[in-house]
Amino acid sequence: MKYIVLLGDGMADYPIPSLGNRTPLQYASTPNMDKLAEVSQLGMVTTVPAGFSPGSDVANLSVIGYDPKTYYTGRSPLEAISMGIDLLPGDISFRCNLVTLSDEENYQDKRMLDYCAGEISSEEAAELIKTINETLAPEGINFYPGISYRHLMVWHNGTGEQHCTPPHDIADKTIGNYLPQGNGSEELLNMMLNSNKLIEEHPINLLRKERGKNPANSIWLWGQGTKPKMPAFKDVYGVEGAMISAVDLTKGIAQAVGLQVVDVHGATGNIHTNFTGKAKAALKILSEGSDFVYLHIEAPDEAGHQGDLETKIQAIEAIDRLVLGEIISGMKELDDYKLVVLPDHPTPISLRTHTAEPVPFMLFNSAAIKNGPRIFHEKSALAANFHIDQGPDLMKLFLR
Ligand SMILES: O=C(O)[C@@H](CO)OP(=O)(O)O
Repeated sequence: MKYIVLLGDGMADYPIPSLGNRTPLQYASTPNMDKLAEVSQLGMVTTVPAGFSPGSDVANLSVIGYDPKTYYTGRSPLEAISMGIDLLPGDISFRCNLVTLSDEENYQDKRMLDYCAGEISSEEAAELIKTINETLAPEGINFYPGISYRHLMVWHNGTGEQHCTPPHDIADKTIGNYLPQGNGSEELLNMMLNSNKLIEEHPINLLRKERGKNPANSIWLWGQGTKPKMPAFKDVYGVEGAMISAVDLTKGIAQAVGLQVVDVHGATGNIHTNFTGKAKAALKILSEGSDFVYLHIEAPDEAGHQGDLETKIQAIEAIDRLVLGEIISGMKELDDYKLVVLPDHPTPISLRTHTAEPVPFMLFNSAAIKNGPRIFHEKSALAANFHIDQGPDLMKLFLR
């Protein structure tokens, strides 16, 4: 038996008036999901435990079968693992976004125009992060470049007690009310403010502005924590396997639990990603002997944060056609298999950020066909009247 998790990040949503009160998942053309739904178990699963912020960190941990209540220490330390940064005891790792702020004089009065600085390229970003590291980082603090707008800062023997806000939660809002607060926030705030003065007129940003692109004119620190410790997936669930993803968060979770990370050429973490390449890579891994693949697609979530309905629908349709379609036809040549399709959390277009509500899932077992509802979306999954309250129980059910 082979096991495939197909996770469309942020795929769930609310009914949208311009779609005739249907959700993007309901509206999108998804023949493969719908065909599979006819023979699958549908249900809802709570991936964000009460009291936790509905981040992809918490939600993906749940889906992969690790209870955030036991294992979650913050988002950035998971990304640090994937970036090859070994956190020592006492190190606090922070996510460091490159963002676009508006140009009011006072830092506090500026608005969060773009949490991802126009999806800045990794090459441009690396230069800005290098400048920040060399000019701004005080003794005991290091900045590390990552992919596009996602970077990292490590505060050696620092404190992680601050209350920080993800920048994708405050689209277009004045940042004054969302700056870091609490013990250790002054140091963070100083670096954020000084980064704005330092890189606003950096040649890279001047060129970006000239080309009509959003400048990366500040850092934004959040998602802090210490190195997590998690038991190996094989020891907990008895199978070995791999993660396919474009983003360091899910790759870091995989590494933390001993899953292999498989990089796919052209995997970008947005609508331009190599959907087919990811599906083909999953099939290759399974055909070469692995039993488990977690295939993570970031594109619907990014479209959700950007409030881009058309792209969100496109992403869902690409997942259906280029990923699920490819997997269903490829698996005919392989073993019996189980496949679960789900989002980690909703990223409603109307909110442009995540919510903690339960998400729909569809569980197919080629060796035990079920007769279920005809289509897969939030409403049909809810109507199936099967609810998993503790996210990690889905993995237990899946691998049973
Ligand atoms: O990486 C990030 O900064 C966020 C937003 O893109 O990702 P996610 O919404 O999946 O947490």
